[in-house]
Amino acid sequence: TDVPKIKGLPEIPGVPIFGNLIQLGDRHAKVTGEWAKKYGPVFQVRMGNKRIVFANSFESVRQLWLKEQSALISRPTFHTFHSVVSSSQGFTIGTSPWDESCKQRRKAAATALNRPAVQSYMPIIDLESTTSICELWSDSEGGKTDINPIPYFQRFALNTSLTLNYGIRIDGNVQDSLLQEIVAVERGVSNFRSTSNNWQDYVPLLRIFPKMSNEAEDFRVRRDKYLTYLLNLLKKQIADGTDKPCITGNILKDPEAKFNDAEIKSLCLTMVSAGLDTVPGNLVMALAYLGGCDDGQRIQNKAYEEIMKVYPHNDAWSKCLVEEKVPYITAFVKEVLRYWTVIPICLPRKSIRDIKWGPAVIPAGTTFFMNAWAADYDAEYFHEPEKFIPERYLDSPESTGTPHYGYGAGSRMCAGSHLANRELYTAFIRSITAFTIHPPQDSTDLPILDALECNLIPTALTTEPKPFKIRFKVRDPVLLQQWIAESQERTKGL
Ligand code: HEM
Repeated sequence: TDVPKIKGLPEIPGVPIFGNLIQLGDRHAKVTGEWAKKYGPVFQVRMGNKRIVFANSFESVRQLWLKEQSALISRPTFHTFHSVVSSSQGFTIGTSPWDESCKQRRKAAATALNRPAVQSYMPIIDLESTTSICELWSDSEGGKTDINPIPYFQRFALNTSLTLNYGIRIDGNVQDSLLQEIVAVERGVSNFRSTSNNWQDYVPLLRIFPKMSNEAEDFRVRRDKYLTYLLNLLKKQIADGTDKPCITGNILKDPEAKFNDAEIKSLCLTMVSAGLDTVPGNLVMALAYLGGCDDGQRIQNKAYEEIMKVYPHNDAWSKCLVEEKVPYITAFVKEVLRYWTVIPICLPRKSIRDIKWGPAVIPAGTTFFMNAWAADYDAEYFHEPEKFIPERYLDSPESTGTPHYGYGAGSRMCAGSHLANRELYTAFIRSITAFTIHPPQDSTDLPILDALECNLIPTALTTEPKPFKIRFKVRDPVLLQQWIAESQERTKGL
């Protein structure tokens, strides 16, 4: 293995060459969560020739990812993602090992995504949530047609990111070919990034079978095409003086900017891909819960009541852009992020210094995996973790400190969490005030709600909800029409 056996740290017995890969199968979060009951929350496994330290409880993640955050600041590299998929566009920030370039890129992204910056992006969220809800309303045909909400919220997330980054949005409907191409390719690439999907990353001998590498190469070529198209379009707009303010435009126009071409591409890639699966995954599973089970009806009623308490004059639709004043919806967002932990095995880390763990010294250069799903379902920390209870974030001990590990934790925690929180909050306020959400007419369309079982590809990096349908019935068509018209008026210059 890359790192020799770590003395004093429980090790899961495995087999030669593959180590524990076969036992882990396609259910890494579930299997390691089970092992933790027998071996304790932190243990070492062998995945082919890599030794990995897994943390599985809320407290152990806090100890390692937060208390040791300066030691756990780097990311490992993997053959498929780093050598094949990323060979032409560079790595995203989330897949870059820690060095001066990564530090500068993370700093630029963090500045562009900090609280005040995100507040200035609210017009984009206004436009995109209105567009998606409007189309969803029209396609629902007055509540007669059941809807799969996934594409509407993929467009919401993608257009928000594209406008922020390039000042460009996809104008078409949810069938738009560029939208579908980006969604399909980023989804494919995300599978090559997964720590549980690519045995050739761990067992080099498997690289002699070209299938995976060919597929990865195909996605790389398709990705290059739209990234080059978007960047060139922005450059042309800058040359013509028709560009809109955006993150990459600011960098390209700044004579002091310290980024080279590869770094600019890395920033663009990060912005396009980071929110594309994660934001819709959370949004869509929350809607699935609201419409797809009895408890969802209770939560919708409660959420609507709480919104109306704060906004009795029907102005939640516009007020949610400037303030976050409905504590129940803020708590609901946190519970959604915990319950569906859409990156169940968080993005991997690599230590840059030795870390002491009980009697063990885990050497610098070791790869660490956080089982964020298991930590977020840790019964020693969360009361009834398998239940969806937004109230846990209102008035219980769970409401203080780190709420969940949906965004990871520590030095490389999600840099887009403010933006994502605002996207989720706005979309929920608007969906809940616009519609009541119901089960589908055909029970075979009912969503699967379990956080792991709902995933179409169990080995994917990010949860991809299995397709389902629910019914959206408008609460008050006149009011909704008015809100939409006001939003369209506010955002017509965008
Ligand atoms: C609900 C939506 C989102 C979820 C659940 C999510 C989750 C995550 C997670 C788990 C990580 C790894 C953190 C770690 O290693 O501790 C991460 C990293 C990152 N995320 Fe997000 N994310 C979301 C949305 C976004 C958005 C919208 C953006 C920006 C447009 C973004 C930008 C980033 C960046 C730049 C990193 C890499 C940080 C680094 O490696 O230093 N994320 N995200």
